[in-house]
Amino acid sequence: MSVNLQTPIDYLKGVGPNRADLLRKELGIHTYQDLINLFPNRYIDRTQFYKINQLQRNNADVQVIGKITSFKEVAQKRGKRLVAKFQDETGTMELVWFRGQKWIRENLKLNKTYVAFGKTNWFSGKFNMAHPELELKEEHEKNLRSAMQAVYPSTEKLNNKGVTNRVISKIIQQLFIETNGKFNETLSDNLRSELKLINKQSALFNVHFPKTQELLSRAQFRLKFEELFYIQLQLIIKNLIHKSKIKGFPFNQVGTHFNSFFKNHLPFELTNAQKRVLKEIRADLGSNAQMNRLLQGDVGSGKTIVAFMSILMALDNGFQACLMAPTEILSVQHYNGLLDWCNKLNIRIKLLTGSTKTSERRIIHESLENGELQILIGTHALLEDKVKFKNLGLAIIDEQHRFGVKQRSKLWQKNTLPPHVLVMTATPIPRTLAMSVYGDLDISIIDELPPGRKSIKTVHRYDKNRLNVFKFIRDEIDKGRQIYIVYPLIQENEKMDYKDLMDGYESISRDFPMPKYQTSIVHGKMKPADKDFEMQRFIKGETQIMVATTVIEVGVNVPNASVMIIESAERFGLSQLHQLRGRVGRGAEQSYCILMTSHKLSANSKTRLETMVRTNDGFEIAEVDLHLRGPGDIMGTQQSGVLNLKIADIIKDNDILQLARHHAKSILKIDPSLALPENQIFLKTYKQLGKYKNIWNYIS
Ligand SMILES: Nc1ncnc2c1ncn2[C@@H]1O[C@H](COP(=O)(O)OP(=O)(O)OP(=O)(O)O)[C@@H](O)[C@H]1O
Repeated sequence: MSVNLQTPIDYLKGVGPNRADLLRKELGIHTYQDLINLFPNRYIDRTQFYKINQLQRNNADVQVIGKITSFKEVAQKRGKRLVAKFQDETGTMELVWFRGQKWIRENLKLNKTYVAFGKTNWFSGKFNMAHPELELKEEHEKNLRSAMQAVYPSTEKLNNKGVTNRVISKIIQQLFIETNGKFNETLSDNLRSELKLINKQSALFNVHFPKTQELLSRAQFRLKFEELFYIQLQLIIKNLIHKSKIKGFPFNQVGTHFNSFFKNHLPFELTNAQKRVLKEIRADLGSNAQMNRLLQGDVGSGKTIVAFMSILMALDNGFQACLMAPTEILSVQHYNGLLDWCNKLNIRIKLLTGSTKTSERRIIHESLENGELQILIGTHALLEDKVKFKNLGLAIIDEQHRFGVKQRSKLWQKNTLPPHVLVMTATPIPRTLAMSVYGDLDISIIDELPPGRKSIKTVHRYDKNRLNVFKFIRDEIDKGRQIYIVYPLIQENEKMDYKDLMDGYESISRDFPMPKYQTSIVHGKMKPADKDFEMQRFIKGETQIMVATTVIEVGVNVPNASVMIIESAERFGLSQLHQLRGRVGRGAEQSYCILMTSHKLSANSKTRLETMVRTNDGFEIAEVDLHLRGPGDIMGTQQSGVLNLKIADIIKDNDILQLARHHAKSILKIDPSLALPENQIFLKTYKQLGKYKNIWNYIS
């Protein structure tokens, strides 16, 4: 009889109510299934022992055989602790407990031979091991089921509560006994034989009790593949359902606006990447399904014209379009950029932001509802209930990181059918992450910069080089260029940052005096109208220096600006630095980015600055960022559910992810509803989707 894996953990022999509570609370293990899917995060070779005189100060896990010869209680400022002398024939070390002393005293025997296992520390001229795992030597030999012992995540904190790694290992062993090691297969025979994957039973056994390194690797591969495969299957099915269920407006015509723009007004030859992406968008818009596409393009790669030409497709089919940007500055910039083209084509376009006057607002609302207004650009003011379109066919959203999914869906509700949606981002998301998090969106990538761009020269300079930096600024201004100087502005320390910015502004104004030099300043505390005024002065070239906070981070386009100076650069994240640098290098001139720091740098800051100096490639930078910060931080908490991986590692297992995606795709291509007999196994597993947060809760 097979054991139901949904059985509460309390029923497993050796668990008991107290341990069950701890397992539930501390490790989230409620059922047999949760326990079997608690995957080790590393393995230790338990056939190797150290003599005390062989120990090294590298804080690694070791096993030592010896005897406890005495105990003593030490009460010091750092707290009470129990210290045991542990001795072998080569020397003595200490075993230390800060908690659970009573239990230790009652249960450990003096002068018996133990195997002590744990991390060694070098302290006061001696080695010690805090909260070691101790096992009588004869027990150790009996219990040794595998030369490589699994170490389970976060069990350290439970050590002194009686749930050691060994206990976990024992109860998992018990689970194998009670279930006879029989677990349902979750991948089809076809797929397994094609990829030479070991079966589920063997994988589970060998991941917990590896017989050999080779079997462990195969077990890990199979389980990682399975985890990623089901995530991909889930995302691709979501995408397919979306496409079949959610109809979109078909844009079949390539009409006058598009053709006229293409033939008469195109300001430059499109890059191949821009052409390819436009084709992808056109194919989406022409199909019956609603487009849901993410357009990724590095800073300055030319997303705006792609957005505009997509808007023209909507207009040519009798629909309205909107473009929503995260800040007022950006909306204004988009508006100004598109206005020129719209005027040439006789297209009606308006801007709606928080600072649009009521009278103007009324006109916009009216003309939008009666269909006169064809394009609306703006901030999230577009989401207000009063904003009603006659027939919104395409919604473009710039910089999706700043808008929540909920906000986006508000745009949908403004129509009978949802509009086509194009989300643009200049923060390249590493391909791996995009695939696992946005696998349900279609993705287009502009991976080519417009021709003639010189790559930006980036350097790192310390405060003491400031005079040279200022001289350099003067030379650049003399050549007719413009300069950005950016200060950090972080919420927690707003006052200090504000002071830094103002001090910086004053000193710049002193070193670059009027009337020869004109300096603008833009920061988040200014009124939108003032910000816009200052921005416009800089855009028009009336000021040569722009002192600003990160409000200028995204999208600002002033091609004549050729130097970006980032103050306290160590305080910025990598993608933010890259975004800021992307404000220069947008014209034909050689551009520069100078990263200024004054403090001693942490290793992490150093890596960030070195990466910036080394490369201009946004995707490469995004990968480094992913390594430094981890996926959760990059994507925010919203998507972290998807990234709640138990065995695969989104960074290291990129190859397995690609493989999993490839197979999930090809299976669904032939059999989208998983109806074929050989795919029943996937369907059965997939049907439980949605019920659980974690993929392993339904792979059983
Ligand atoms: N194919 C092209 N050839 C020459 N110049 C181009 C081309 N495409 C765009 N540009 C110019 O490159 C600059 C950057 O384009 P755009 O503002 O669209 O970039 P972006 O992708 O929106 O970047 P960001 O996200 O940094 O704002 C603009 O000045 C634009 O006119």
